[in-house]
Amino acid sequence: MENYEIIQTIGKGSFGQVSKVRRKTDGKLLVWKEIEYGDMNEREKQQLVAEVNILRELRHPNIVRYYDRLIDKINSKIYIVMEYCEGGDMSGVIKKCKRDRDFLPEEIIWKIFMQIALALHECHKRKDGKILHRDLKPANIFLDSNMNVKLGDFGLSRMMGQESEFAKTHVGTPYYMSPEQITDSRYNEKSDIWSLGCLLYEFASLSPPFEALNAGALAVKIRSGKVEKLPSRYSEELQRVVNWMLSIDSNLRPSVEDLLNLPQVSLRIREKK
Ligand SMILES: CN(C)CCCNS(=O)(=O)c1cccc(Nc2nc(OCC3CCCCC3)c3[nH]cnc3n2)c1
Repeated sequence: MENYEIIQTIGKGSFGQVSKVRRKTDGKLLVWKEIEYGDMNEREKQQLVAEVNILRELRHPNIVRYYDRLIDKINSKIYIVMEYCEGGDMSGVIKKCKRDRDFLPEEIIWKIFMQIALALHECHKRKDGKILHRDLKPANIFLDSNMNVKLGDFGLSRMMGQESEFAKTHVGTPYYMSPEQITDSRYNEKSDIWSLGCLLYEFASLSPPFEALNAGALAVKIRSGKVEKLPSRYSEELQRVVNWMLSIDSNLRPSVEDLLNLPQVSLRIREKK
């Protein structure tokens, strides 16, 4: 820990304190996320080690970069040091748009969508076992200083999956839960696609596709398959892609490759180069 200086605490993640830190060697601004492993059983500890090792391998311009891990045995805490994203997260951007009654331009939405799809592709295409995000939501999408989008908290969300007791500390309504997760809590890469559909819908409508006062009512709406149309300012293509990803039957949903091959996405990927 002596190699870093804590600048400020920026919040409480789903698994612990998140602080902005400065690396003493070069003054680089970073973030560390603190995980308390004191009351974890052997299996959970194994899983945490496995997740952190996955994080270390993920190297992609649209995935929050993992830098280091520090273990504080005395307080049974592990600190995951990651890239600091100056622009904060997309839930902040959406709140601001709502407050200013200002929709995101369609061009921006496609650019953000393309980058998240590229990040997901990096994870789904991995040979030895796909990494499923399991927790795609605006608060997990970060922006760096030049409007690059970074997918955050990869892998660790499996640690916080519904099955482990850590999930109970999970606050908030699972707006982005897919139909298959509700019925038989099966999670596969098509569930990430469902969540990506909810994300795209929310970037355009500034509200999630399914809202309810409690998880039960939410489950009914999610399984109803009824989705409000996007604001008319957005194109038919955008509406079609959202509807495609929000197919109740996960087999009917696009794969990440299908999404990357969409004309609106593939032309922007070529532009990027
Ligand atoms: C939900 N949001 C609206 C909360 C406010 C968002 N603003 S903020 O937190 O102060 C803020 C302002 C500017 C830049 C950054 N950069 C940043 N934040 C991370 O996590 C945020 C944290 C996650 C857990 C819950 C609390 C917030 C990162 N994780 C990896 N790299 C990160 N870079 C954050």
